[in-house]
Amino acid sequence: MTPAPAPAPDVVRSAYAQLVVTDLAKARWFWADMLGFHVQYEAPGIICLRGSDELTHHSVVLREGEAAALDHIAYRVRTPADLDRAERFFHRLDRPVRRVPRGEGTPGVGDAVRVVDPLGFPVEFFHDIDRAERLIQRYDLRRGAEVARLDHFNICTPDIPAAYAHYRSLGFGCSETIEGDEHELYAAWMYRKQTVHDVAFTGGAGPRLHHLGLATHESHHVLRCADLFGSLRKEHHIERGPGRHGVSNAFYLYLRDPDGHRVEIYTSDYYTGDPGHETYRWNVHDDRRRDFWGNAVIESWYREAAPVLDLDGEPQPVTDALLDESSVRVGADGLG
Ligand SMILES: O=S(=O)(O)c1ccc(O)c(O)c1
Ligand SMILES: [Ca+2]
Ligand SMILES: [Fe+2]
Repeated sequence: MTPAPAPAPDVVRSAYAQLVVTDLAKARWFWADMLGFHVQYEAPGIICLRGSDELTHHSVVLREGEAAALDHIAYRVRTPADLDRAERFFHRLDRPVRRVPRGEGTPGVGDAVRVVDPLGFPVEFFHDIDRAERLIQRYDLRRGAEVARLDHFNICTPDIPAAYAHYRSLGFGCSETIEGDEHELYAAWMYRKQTVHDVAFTGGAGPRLHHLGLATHESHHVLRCADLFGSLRKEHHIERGPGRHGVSNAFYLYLRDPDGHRVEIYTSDYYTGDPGHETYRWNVHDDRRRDFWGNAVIESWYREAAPVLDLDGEPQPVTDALLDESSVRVGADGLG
């Protein structure tokens, strides 16, 4: 008899990602000087970064290590009691679960629960995090792409329906999907905060981190970011875009950091907070789904992603994808 699922923790939003980078100084140039993150905390081997709108300690943590990887993604939960719910929820799923007391985990974060979720991802749930000085109207401190906040995680996973089911069991809504003619699920965008997504799934070998979505206030910040990299002869960091997404309607630019970590500069998606918000479904043969103007999605965007670590810092093995969107012949991006 399968035990009933335990009540899910009340997730507020995607809150931070901790990345392993191989050269902290080079990463600092990319993430702080070029993207415009504010350095909230810095110590040997670790930097905590936040965007101009963010009132908590950080949304991106870079720690120096041997090989580029995702250390963990983190969701903020509504109350301290939700930490116990997270612990029970994932114990019930027979997944690895670890309590991380304040001071033993990421700087600035209170007591936390770290798990390896059913998709193989290292995920932290936390409630307490140090407050930080309000920089929302410190225009004098803004620079580079002027990133405002972390918006979402995009993860590569071989079984999109399983990812959808897992995040539905955590109470996430689904704003948009990409589906085949028989409604087979190629990709999905899911949310707890009232925008298009906190997490999205890209079909592919996984568990791997596809990208971090970073919101700016205006599309001109996205364009300025591309111009800044061009001006410094660093245009090789630009991977895809600028362009307008079909899914989410956001204006976007994808970059790769010095270790190959992918980030998306992202602006102007839409509200999803009303009860009964309906999922918008794209057909995988619609070449406007990923770029509204029909521009091709380059091969590396589908193929490349970062490895993820387990709770002991060891790389997780990956499983190949069940479906391969890039092999579906569509108009502009008829890859494969
Ligand atoms: O390329 S897609 O339009 O599918 C897309 C939509 C929203 C995102 O955040 C993204 O990374 C990719
Ligand atoms: Ca605007
Ligand atoms: Fe994204």
